[in-house]
Amino acid sequence: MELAGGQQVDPRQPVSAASLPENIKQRGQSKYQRAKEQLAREARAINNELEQLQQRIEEREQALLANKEKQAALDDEHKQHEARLFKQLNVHGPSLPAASSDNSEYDTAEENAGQERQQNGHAQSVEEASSEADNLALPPGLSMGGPSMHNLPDEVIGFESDEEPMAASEQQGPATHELQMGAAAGSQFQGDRMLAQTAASGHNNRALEHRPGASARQPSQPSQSTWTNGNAAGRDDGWAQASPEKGAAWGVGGPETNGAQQTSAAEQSERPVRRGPPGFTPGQTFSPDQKRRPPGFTRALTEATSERSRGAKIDLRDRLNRGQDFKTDRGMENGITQPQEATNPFQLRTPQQEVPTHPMLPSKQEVLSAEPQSRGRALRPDMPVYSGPRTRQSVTPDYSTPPASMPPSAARPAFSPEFSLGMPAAPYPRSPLENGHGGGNGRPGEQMAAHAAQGSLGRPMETLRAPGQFTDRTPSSDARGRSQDRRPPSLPRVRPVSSAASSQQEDGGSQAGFVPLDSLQRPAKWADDGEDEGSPFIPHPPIFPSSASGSSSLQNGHAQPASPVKDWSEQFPGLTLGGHSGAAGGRQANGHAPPPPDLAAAQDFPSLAAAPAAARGGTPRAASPASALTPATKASAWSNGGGAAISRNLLAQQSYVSLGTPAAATAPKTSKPEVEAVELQRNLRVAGDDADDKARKRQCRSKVDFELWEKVRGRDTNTVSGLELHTSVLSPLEQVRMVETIERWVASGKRGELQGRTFSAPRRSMPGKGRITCQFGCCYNYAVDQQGRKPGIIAEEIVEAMPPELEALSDRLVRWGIVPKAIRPNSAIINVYEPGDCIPPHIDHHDFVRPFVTLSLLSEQPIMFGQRLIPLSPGNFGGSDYYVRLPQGSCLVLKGNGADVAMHCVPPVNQRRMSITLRRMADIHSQNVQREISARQEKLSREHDSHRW
Ligand SMILES: O=C(O)CCC(=O)C(=O)O
Ligand SMILES: [Fe+2]
Repeated sequence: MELAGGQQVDPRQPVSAASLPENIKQRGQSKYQRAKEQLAREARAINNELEQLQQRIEEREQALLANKEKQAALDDEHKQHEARLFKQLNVHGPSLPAASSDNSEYDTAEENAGQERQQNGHAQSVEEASSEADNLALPPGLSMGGPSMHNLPDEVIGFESDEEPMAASEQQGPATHELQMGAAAGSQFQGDRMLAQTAASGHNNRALEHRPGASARQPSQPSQSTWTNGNAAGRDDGWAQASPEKGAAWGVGGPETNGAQQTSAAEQSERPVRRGPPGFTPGQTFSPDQKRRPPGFTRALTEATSERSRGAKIDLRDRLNRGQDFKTDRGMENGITQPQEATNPFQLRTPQQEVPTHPMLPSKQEVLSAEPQSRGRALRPDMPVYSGPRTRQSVTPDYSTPPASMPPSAARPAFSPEFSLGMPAAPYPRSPLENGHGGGNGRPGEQMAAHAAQGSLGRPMETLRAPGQFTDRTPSSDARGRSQDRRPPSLPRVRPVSSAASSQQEDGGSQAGFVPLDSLQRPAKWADDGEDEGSPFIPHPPIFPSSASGSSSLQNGHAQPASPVKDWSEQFPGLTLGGHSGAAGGRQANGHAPPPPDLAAAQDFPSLAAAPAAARGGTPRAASPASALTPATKASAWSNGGGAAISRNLLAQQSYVSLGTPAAATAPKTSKPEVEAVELQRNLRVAGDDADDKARKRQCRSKVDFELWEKVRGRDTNTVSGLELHTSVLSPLEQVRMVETIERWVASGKRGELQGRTFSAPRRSMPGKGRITCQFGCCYNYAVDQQGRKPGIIAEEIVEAMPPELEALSDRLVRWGIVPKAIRPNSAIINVYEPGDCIPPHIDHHDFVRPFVTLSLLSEQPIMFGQRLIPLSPGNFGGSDYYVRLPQGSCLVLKGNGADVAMHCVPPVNQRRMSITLRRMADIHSQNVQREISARQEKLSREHDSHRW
């Protein structure tokens, strides 16, 4: 071989450098030099980059510290402000009332455990319930030593029925976090916002069904997911930092591990808890370090389960035991504990999971300054990003600052029980209108309600609605690369109400899938439930025909009603007898401010009025003359002085006894009172909010075309068929009023004034556990109780009767054709969810007939449906990615598959929420309850007679 210089070399022999020609040597050297320089440059660049990174880390850490300090300062300021306010009002601050501030009083457990505790003063420990729930975090088929879902007790699974859940449907992979929902978490001005949102929702019809896309979230984009979830609350929301060390204690290594890693009761009680944002309802605490599965666990689990359900032979335990699977992709090796990966997109938004636990995670500041990678624009950091086109003119209220006239803490307490506990009679009128003023008095409640009435408040429509949320196939969902439509292609894609839906656009209701309520076709058996014929008012018996509670304002010597509302006492003897409804109506109609909460509560529940005054701390009321009372009402007079429990119990159930009895018979059939006036009497309507009932009904929009296609016993089935969502069932003002009413009930319950098992509250808050409940009309046993009684209606247990507000609401549902007349609800459960509270997956017990309904108040939250919902960990539910969003003031009707095939659950809410579940007992149970009441009444009657003689 000849080199360039003509030199001959043998290519098989090594060439020495010295023997190379000079020019080649030089070329080689300069090439080497250039490479060396290049490398040096790169090294310098890398160093620079490193330095910059280092610097950014430091900056972030400093920003974090600064934020913390700022937060602390804000907290202080807030507290001072609050203290000033309370001082001004001369009431106790939120931390004072013992019942509310003492967390131990509200230990969390399943509802029944809570109830039992209240009843018996002792109960199964919270920790037991907790560890049971922890065990069930594994789906059926995966044995980790703990019980599988199938053999867990009902109370743990959350089934209300004894039914065996159906075969597992295909599991979904981890869902994306594209969910766009307008809910701001953990604000200092939560109350303001609650009120605003309550008020705002009324007549809006929104997209309510949501099926988030299912592509896996990139672990490397925590800020993106936080951002798009509308919940960048992070550090600025008043939550203290969580301590990360105790997290990730989930046992996945088999029976021993599972058992061993259950945190002991002692440990649990010692856990640091962090309190909510300033002003957060006392009694509500969050434990930051709930046992968590290792990050990635859920995904590994769902993937494995899914593969297995497709027939692959997979040893799930083995798969999950390979800890690597779910450790590596979450940055654990860096010591960064990220929020738990959740199948449920809402999960990331719960307070427990939002707080990054490492300074290297993006702070809220950074999230704020980040460019949202969606087409939409976040109105504020903790509001959702809307990624669709703007279809409506939007109002963009800034919730971050209260209106100038509203002190930050002023509006909130008006809705918190602790506030109403100590609130003097009339600092804040209940509504702008009820006391005869037109609002504008400067009081927050008034102002907000007045705004609400004008429709001037509310989150912009587009933040609540993403395009195509109602349809299974949308451009946006398709673009996400994973079909959301699980129907087989062969199935027809016809929407039953599409034509109605499009026509409805003309009158401003632009929400696909919504139709005016009137246009809904009812099944034939409902057809004769005409509203005229079905008008409930004539034959309606006196509600709470008891005692002097209903003497109301008239007895108090107030002037005659200023409002045009008539005194219906002639038509309704029950009202003059002191019925609850008379009291409520009187309050409004007389144009006076409402009574102080304790008296108001006494008016709500005759048992309270009947209790000895000393026990209530109130003034004794004059009993109605016994001669004027029907047999059913005598009891109230008897018990007025004695306050015997049995009397009180009896009293509250008299509405059962009196159903269809004397008052109904004597009510004149000719002079039908106006629906509106009766609703006002029963405290459902707010004085001044007197729109014609029919007009109101026309504003109600309905969606009935819910679809979720799942395999049920091998067949493609729409497991949510039968669901209906009706919006604007309660007007904004009515929502405000109803929330106040519920607050009053809850306050009474906390004071121990509601009889029997009416009220139950969790004693400590844990994710996935507990919420306050009030039961009326019948006692529903959520779980096997201490006496070993199964879930279902327990006739012998006492609860308060249906209050008139709920009676009136039930009547409205019948009148508007939302429930058939024959199924008019006669029992209710009020659920009060604090942030983080949830209701686990269940199917409502068949002691209640279908349809049954649930009305939503205070915040819009999703309810999850699926044939096979599973609790993955406390407060974390998987098995479906199908949600229906429940706007405030709306009523969800559950029947058909939607009630009986699909399970439902409300994942941990990110804002306070209340719901009213109205159900009709199956006849046999109504009869049992009636019989029980009659028996008690007879007993009382005998006792009374023996006393007299
Ligand atoms: O809070 C809700 O809307 C649902 C309540 C519920 O499912 C129930 O009470 O059975
Ligand atoms: Fe339910």
